[in-house]
Amino acid sequence: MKIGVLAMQGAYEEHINILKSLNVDTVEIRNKEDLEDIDGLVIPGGESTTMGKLIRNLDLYNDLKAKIESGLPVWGTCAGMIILAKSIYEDDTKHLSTMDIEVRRNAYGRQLGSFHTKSDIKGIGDDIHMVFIRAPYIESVGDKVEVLSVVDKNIVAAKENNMFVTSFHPELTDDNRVHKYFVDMVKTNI
Ligand SMILES: NC(=O)CC[C@H](N)C(=O)O
Repeated sequence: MKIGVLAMQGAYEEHINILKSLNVDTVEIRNKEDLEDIDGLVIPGGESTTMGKLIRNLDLYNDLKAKIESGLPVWGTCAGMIILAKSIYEDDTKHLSTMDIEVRRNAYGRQLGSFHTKSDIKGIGDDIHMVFIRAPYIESVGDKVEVLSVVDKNIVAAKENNMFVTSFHPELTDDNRVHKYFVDMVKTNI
């Protein structure tokens, strides 16, 4: 089993380190060839506008979208969630646009928008350490989307078939339960 981590920008090394600690083979995705034999993909946090441009400029857009649409398990954290969303609140920008959610960027404010808390995620556990950094949250979800976590009335984790998203950054904590959950998602899909 091999999990690719989109490695253009943002917090990708932290994901790789946690996946390695779980004995998972990883590959840094920087071009089309890197996508060839992956069983799962992480799209990390960072800055979604920049990441979206890099995906197109490095000619990864079509292959990434096709793989996700044909069932590749994918996990988007923070900016990664924005990259997967079909709709961005009050913004016409479209990135991979595969998951039926509307997200609000910088939803907690730009300057003071970073905080952490502990809350539960359905199917994963209770008291999970959640770090939010200029994070988005999910405004609304389509019929096929399962809401997995709500913090202060805002949706911060969800799943639609092979697509899993979190507003927060589990790779910046010592709690590896969310990574284990995604690894299981990938395993059951092989
Ligand atoms: N930590 C993050 O990934 C922040 C996301 C960033 N605010 C964006 O809109 O792209």
